This record gives sequence, C-alpha cells and structure tokens, in this order.
Amino acid sequence: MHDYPPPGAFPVATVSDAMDRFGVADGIRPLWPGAVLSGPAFTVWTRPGDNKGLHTAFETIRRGEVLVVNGGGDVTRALIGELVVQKAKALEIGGIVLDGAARDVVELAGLGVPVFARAVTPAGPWKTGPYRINGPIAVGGVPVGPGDWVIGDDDGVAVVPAGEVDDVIAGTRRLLEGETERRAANQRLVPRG
Ligand SMILES: O=C([O-])CC(=O)C(=O)O
Ligand SMILES: [Mg+2]
Repeated sequence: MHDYPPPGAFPVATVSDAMDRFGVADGIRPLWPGAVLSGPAFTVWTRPGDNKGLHTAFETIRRGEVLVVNGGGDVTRALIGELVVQKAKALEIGGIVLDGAARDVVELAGLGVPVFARAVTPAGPWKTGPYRINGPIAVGGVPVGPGDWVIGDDDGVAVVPAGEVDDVIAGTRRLLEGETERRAANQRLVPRG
C-alpha cells in the first residue's frame, strides 16, 4: 500500500488545480463539516442501491485505505449507515467515498470516520449484489483505480492517478507558494479615494 500525505495536508482545491483543475468528483460532498481523508483507493462497483459488495470489501480492506464506491449515482437507497461505518472505524480505514447515498448522518458525525456521498436518504439498501471489487470504476465522473490517491475535505473529493502522485504533489506545493504570495499582496491592498 502506498503512503500518501496525511488527511488535511493539502487543500483538495489546490491539488485539483495542480491537475489542470481536473480530477474532482462532481457532486460528492462531506457528510459532516471538517471531514478530511487521504489514502489509496479500494474500489467497489455495485448495483445501484445495493451494499453487499461493501460488506465483502470489509473482509479484505486494509488500514488507511479509502473505500470508494461507484453506486451509479443512485440517491434513492443509502449504501451505508452507522453500522457499516462502525466497521470502517474498527478497521481504521481512511474513509468512505460513495457515488450514492448514506443515512444515519448524526451518528456518522459522532463516529468521526470521514464519509463523502452524493446524498442522504433514510431508505435502506438492498443486499443481494452483483458487485465488482478492486477494479477500475468512476466516482462523480472521475476514473478511480485501486491504489489511486483519494483526497477529501470540506470542498469535496479529488482523485490523483497513482502514477502521477509525486508530480501532482510537487505542483501543489508550487501553487501553494504562489497563493501565499497572492495572499500577502491582497493584505497590502488599501482603499482608493
Ligand atoms: O442497513 C444498512 O446496511 C445501512 C445502515 O443503515 C447501517 O449500516 O447502519
Ligand atoms: Mg443504520
């Protein structure tokens, strides 16, 4: 498993800027304020509204890995809730990103596992499959493969292809230096007239 920067080390917005502003999962939001994640993807492609594949993923997912689920963008069934996220916490995974929905949001915030999803609904999931584990998927229109770097913060989620991580981190650092200079210049502004 790759070692990627710790959660919150880099703003997702700037990392995306370093990929020519690509790589952002459209419409995927944190389910509680302040949630940050960073780690290698463990991917699941599931039938919309069905979480059997997620339970299978929990049999092999490793500490620090981020469970990334292509649920087809379905918002009518929650793929996870408190009980699933309790498993995620016990296994110390890096977090969960769903192109789908979740429920039990008050309890999720209390558990402190970073969870990002397209929607919230009280409707529970089906549990029959089919699903695919650790193959190429898409989340919010962005390709994700096993081991790609997934990062999330209050702005949303971005995915960096595993082979581009070093270049993107170097580019992000350069952009952050430029932003520091622009911030200082902004603070020197004074009103005219
Ligand atoms: O019933 C489910 O599979 C989803 C859920 O609410 C939980 O994990 O707590
Ligand atoms: Mg529940």
